[in-house]
Amino acid sequence: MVPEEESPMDGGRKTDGTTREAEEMKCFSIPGPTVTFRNLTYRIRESAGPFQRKPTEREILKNVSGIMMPGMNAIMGPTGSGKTSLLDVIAGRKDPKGLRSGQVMVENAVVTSDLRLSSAYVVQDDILMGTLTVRENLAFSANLRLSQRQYSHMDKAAKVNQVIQELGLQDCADTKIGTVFLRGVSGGEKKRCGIGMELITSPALLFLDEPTTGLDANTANSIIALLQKLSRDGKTVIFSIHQPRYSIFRQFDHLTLLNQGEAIYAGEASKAVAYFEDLGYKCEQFNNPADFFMDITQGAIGPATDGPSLATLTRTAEDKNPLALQYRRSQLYGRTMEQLEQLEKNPVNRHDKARREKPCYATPFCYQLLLVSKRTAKNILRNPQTSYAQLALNIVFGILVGLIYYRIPRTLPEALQNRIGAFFFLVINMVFGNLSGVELFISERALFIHENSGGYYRTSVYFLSKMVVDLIPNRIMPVFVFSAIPYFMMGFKPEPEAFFLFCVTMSLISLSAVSLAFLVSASVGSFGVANTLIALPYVFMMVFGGFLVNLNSMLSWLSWLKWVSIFYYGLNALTINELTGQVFTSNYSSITGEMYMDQQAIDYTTWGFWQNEVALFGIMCLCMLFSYIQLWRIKRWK
Ligand SMILES: Nc1ncnc2c1ncn2[C@@H]1O[C@H](COP(=O)(O)OP(=O)(O)OP(=O)(O)O)[C@@H](O)[C@H]1O
Repeated sequence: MVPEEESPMDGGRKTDGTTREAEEMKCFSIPGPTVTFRNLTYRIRESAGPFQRKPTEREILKNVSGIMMPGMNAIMGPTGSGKTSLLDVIAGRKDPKGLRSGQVMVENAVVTSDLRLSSAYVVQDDILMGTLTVRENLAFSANLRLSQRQYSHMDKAAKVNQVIQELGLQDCADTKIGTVFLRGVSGGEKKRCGIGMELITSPALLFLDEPTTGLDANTANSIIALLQKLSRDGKTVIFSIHQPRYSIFRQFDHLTLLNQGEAIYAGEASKAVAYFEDLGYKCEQFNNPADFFMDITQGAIGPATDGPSLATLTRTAEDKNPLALQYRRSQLYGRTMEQLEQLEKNPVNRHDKARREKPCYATPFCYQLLLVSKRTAKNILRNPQTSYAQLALNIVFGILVGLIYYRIPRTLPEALQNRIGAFFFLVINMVFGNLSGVELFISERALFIHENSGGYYRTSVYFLSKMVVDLIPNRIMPVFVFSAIPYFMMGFKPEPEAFFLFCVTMSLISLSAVSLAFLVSASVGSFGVANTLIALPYVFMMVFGGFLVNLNSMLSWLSWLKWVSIFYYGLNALTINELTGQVFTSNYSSITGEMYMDQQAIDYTTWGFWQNEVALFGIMCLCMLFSYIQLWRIKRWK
């Protein structure tokens, strides 16, 4: 038995002297919760276009009520009937703003978004890290979602092996999931791995959105058989399903049938055919009940003329959804409502204390950061195209700039013209070379939302791991390569201090440009929009950098834009670093670097130089901070 103070969601808690098998038995013996919902009405807002002032509202769930107990609870209905929406509302994953009436309760406690941390949800599209193997993905879930205090590394590895065995994934355990560039496991194996990611925590309450969609009959059967096994161990399994074959349908305990967002049946699955036959519909011998229900909802078959309830149906034919009205008038509905009232009146049961405790992450911040960073690094190493492209781009451009401005002379006018031109070229390359930064949060957006909502890790952990693991190999290391090649080819100041400050400036230009790209990446969900949004500020910054137009002669109300230009600070810092202390000569005269900078109103004092670096650093910090805020604000609701 489970000690009273233990949370039912703490499946698998270790006690001294128990064997692993006994421990698993114990975790499976934890009964799943009863989920109740009453009069759920959910509306979505639909904007009809830019010229329509008020968005229209559409009801996608209308007064849906039900009781789902431990066992196999199926939600069925034709496409667009609201199956996924009902599942999401019950699982606390749908935006609560749309819920116009009703509430969902799990063991008498009102469901909030916290349910996401204490239940498991298998999404319809398999969201997995494609460059990792099945085992590595499962281990990632186990390591982050099983408490370190209760599970040793060995226990977690054993748990992963157990899930692999249970899901029949032995043959592909060490095969990568696959990406667009890499052929990986099959669709069925991917789906089973997705389910395994959730089963790792031995959840007492499991939600699945269309777990058999896109699978062949045998794989679908084996997945449903697995869910049935879990439900027989006492778990509450709730899933949406479209039109299952009979061998699958007969494994359902409870069926909620939806049509146009309304329940037309909610009760024992085995009694559903009889219910509709009572209404006068005839299910042919050997017909699959699931097909029979679909035919009824889509009007492919009508009630027989001698059906006992025909009179009622005819009376309600004016109603848009007579089957729903019929169901609300049925004894079955009355009994469900009575049962709901009874359950809601019941005193708090023994699990409530633990369930009402606010669920939290299973692992501490630093451990999460280590694991997520490791995975990000592994992903980069196994999918190194971006890093190679970044490095290659820097080497090619480095050599190109070096060749174009090879050994810049100290004689005027080339000395100044070529130096300033080279700085502009270098800054352009540093800024526009970071356009690929917009990909960072967009490419993994679905994965981040899924894992973050599922309680794998904190938003800050994901953000920091991305910053550390992306910035060092992709943004900082290539800068040093890019800085070293042209610096010596062009014959800039040979002093080590000047070279060091040149590298620092180039790094800061690159980092501030990439952090702006990260901000855009965290703010929008599509590459197209992101590319447009990032190109705009980059081009504006270039114009206000001081090279293409003399900022002193510009309209004063416009020239302030230089203060937010990475080009402005970058060009100034590079110019001060290179020209200070230099003398350039022509046939008849000579000019010092300082004279040129005075002419350009560039402050070449020590602070004058460092204020440019501080400004670049400030732009970087601000953009990073805003990208974190944007990442944190990403809508997790479905
Ligand atoms: N967030 C949303 N924004 C706009 N429309 C939505 C949203 N969520 C659901 N809908 C709409 O609600 C209706 C029901 O959608 P839902 O996905 O629940 O249906 P379903 O029965 O699961 O369909 P399918 O079997 O095709 O997946 C659809 O018309 C869908 O477009």
